[in-house]
Amino acid sequence: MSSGPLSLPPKKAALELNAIFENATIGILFSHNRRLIQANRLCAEMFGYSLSEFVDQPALILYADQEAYSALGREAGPVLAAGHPFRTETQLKRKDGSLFWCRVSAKAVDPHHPRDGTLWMIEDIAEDRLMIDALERSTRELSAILDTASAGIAVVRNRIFVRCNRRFEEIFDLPTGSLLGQSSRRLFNSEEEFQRTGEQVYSEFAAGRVHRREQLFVRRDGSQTWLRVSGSAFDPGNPHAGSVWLTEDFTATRETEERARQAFDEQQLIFDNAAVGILFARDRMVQRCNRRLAEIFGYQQDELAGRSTRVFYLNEEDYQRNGAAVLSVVMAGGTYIGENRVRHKDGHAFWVRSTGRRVVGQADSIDMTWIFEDVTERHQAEEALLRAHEELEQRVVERTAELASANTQLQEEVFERMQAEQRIWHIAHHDSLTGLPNRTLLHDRLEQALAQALRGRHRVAVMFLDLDRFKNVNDTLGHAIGDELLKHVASRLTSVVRAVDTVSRLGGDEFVIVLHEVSSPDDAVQVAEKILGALGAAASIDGHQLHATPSIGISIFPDDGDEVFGLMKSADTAMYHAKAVGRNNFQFFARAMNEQAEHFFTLENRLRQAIDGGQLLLHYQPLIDWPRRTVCGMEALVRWSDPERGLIEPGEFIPIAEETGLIVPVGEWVLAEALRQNREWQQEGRPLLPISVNLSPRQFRQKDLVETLRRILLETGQPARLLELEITETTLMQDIDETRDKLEEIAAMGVRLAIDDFGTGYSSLSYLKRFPVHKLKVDQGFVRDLTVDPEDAAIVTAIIGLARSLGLDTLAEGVETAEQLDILRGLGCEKFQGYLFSRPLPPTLADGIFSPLPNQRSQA
Ligand SMILES: Nc1nc2c(ncn2[C@@H]2O[C@@H]3COP(=O)(O)O[C@H]4[C@@H](O)[C@H](n5cnc6c(=O)[nH]c(N)nc65)O[C@@H]4COP(=O)(O)O[C@H]3[C@H]2O)c(=O)[nH]1
Repeated sequence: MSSGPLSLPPKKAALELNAIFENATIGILFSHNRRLIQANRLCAEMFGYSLSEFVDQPALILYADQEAYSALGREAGPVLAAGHPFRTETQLKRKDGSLFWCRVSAKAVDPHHPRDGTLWMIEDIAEDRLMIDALERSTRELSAILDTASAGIAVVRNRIFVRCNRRFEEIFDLPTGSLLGQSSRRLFNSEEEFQRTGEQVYSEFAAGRVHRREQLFVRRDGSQTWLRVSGSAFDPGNPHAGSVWLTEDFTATRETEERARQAFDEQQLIFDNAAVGILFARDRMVQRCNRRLAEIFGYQQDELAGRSTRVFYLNEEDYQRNGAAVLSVVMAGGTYIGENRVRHKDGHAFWVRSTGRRVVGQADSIDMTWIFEDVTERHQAEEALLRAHEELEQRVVERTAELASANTQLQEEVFERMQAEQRIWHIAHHDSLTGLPNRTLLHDRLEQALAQALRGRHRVAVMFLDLDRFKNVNDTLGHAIGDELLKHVASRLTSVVRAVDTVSRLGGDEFVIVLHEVSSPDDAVQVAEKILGALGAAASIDGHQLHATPSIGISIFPDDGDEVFGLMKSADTAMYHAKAVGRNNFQFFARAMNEQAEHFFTLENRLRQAIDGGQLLLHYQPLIDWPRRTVCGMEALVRWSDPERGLIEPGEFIPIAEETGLIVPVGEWVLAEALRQNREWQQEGRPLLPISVNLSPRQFRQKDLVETLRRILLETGQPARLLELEITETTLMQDIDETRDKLEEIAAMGVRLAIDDFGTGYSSLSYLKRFPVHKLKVDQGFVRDLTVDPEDAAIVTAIIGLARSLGLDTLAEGVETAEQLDILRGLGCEKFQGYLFSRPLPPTLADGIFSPLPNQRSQA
């Protein structure tokens, strides 16, 4: 500030100016050259100086420090230099060093020469400043409150927003400042709501009350938001003048509450409608329970609250024991789960499954939640199941026992069956009479023996053995004796061979012995001799001394055959040869024998053809009644007129026919032919003569023999009395009872019966007596040697005596000479047959048959 001379106005003006200067309410200061040149008193006092002290001081004293002084200078300098007034509010320093706020306004005295001095107006605004600061602070604080408040705050005047914090705008999703000057209507859902709310609010404000409500407001995007608002008027007397509003968005809270409420409702629903019983108990007192629980125990739902859980127990002991059990679990933090028998209100016991857990709440009490399920049905089912299981177990035990016994039985049956099978096998493979292997087993054994022999390069011997005249034993002494004899033979045979050899019986009196592993035919010779020796001695059976001498045929493997059938056939052939050469001996198979057998076979075949081809014919031999010198009958004798060989005698083919069964058709043909021929002769006027026909053993055994006879008699129209059947003695002695029945039937028809070849067999007198026979034909064997063998004469005498005593005819066969005739006549025989009278003649020589006697008579 400059203290240089001023260009003073006129005096009055100067006085006025001075008066203004001195009385001005603001400090006025003139500075020049950084010094305070002049100031009014107020200005000096403002700074705590007297005017005198103040003037002429460096301007620096007014500033807090050099820096503040320089800063103001830098700020004001250019402004003043530009001739503009400079204004600021700044802090200046009092004499005591304290700073105070001043409003400063400065101007260069001469804008063209700023350095000439500057006029300063200084106003102490310390108090204003304090107030402003307080106001600003308060405003800042309010703003801070508004900015940090979690609630939305707004000031409304005449329902127009004059202020709001950010939160308020955020609640409505509005941009900053967008609400100011806007009507609060935009936040309401409708005009009607806006109006109604306004009325309510203003009436409350007028009553001096704070307005509070919860309401759905509209956000910027149109969505709704639940707000809890509270508002109060600045001046209840003039509510429109302004009011402040606090807004809290409690949509989330409301939703949470809503959810909680819903959850609670749901829980309540569950609680009420649960299929299980739910109970809340405190210190074993029912606090609350659902309907199902009451139902389970038979109570009304409201009956149980406040009652002791003791009501659920059957007795005090259960109550105490269960209580202790539950306590020990839940106090350790566990969940009690149990199934107990409990008491229904009506007193009956039933089963519940209970799950209890402690609710940790009040420390001084035990709060429990319980869930109960009625498991009676399950228990009953389990008990029933248990019972069923026990029953099943029992049944299993019983059944097991049954099965065990059935198993034992089965095993026994299996064992028995095996035994039976073994027995059956044994029966099937053994001869029931002797116990020896039969044909089947023999076959097997022989096959084995051949296989071994082939491997071991040694021989096998097959011995075919037939007992000589065994038939006679059977026929005369009966089957029982015959059987015993066969057993005896079997045991003898077995005793002479090695254990490895096989002795078998084929049937009848046929045995086959297989000698395994023989080194030469000599071995077989030794065995054969042993057999002959063993069977040579008489066997004593049932008081009879019987001889069972064998005829043995032997074949050797591989010499006489390389397989079972061939070897057996060879041995069989050899056996026939042994028989043929005189019995009680053994013969090895020779090729010649085979040829003989083949001849036999061929003969059989040709015989078949002969029957069909009409090659059979009959010759007739007259039977002579010597005392009457007449022909008393004739015997039909079959012949075979073979185109190749000529006439074949029956001795050659009848045995084959007998053996093969061809004798049946042959015999039938003979019968029919003989009767037919006799009828023809009768028709020719020849004398009525009975005709004799031979009946072979096999023919006699034919079941339909009687019917056949009857039929043929009928067919030929011949009376039965003109037929005489010749049956050999041995045939008659087989199956005595059957034979007698048959003979009686035949005799009853009127047919005569003659016993042929009488004396060769073992006829029992007692049987003879019982048979309805008419004639005994003395075998020609006795007649033949009659002249030389006195024994034969004795036999013939005995036969004639026997026949006479039985009232039977006798006829001697084979009478060839007059000498024989004389002797026989001398012995009392009256009827004869033989070449002496006539040979058997063909029917064409009928005269010779019917009239043989004249020639003989002359000889006699
Ligand atoms: N040496 C000798 N022989 C005499 C004499 N007179 C008769 N003959 C023979 O003696 C046999 C008597 O018959 P056979 O004893 O029943 O013995 C018969 C009989 O057993 C059997 N035969 C004959 N024809 C038949 C028949 O049609 N059926 C049956 N089943 N067997 C018959 O054949 C056997 C033999 O018959 P043929 O050869 O016809 O032999 C006959 C006969 O020709 C004689 O003075 N001297």
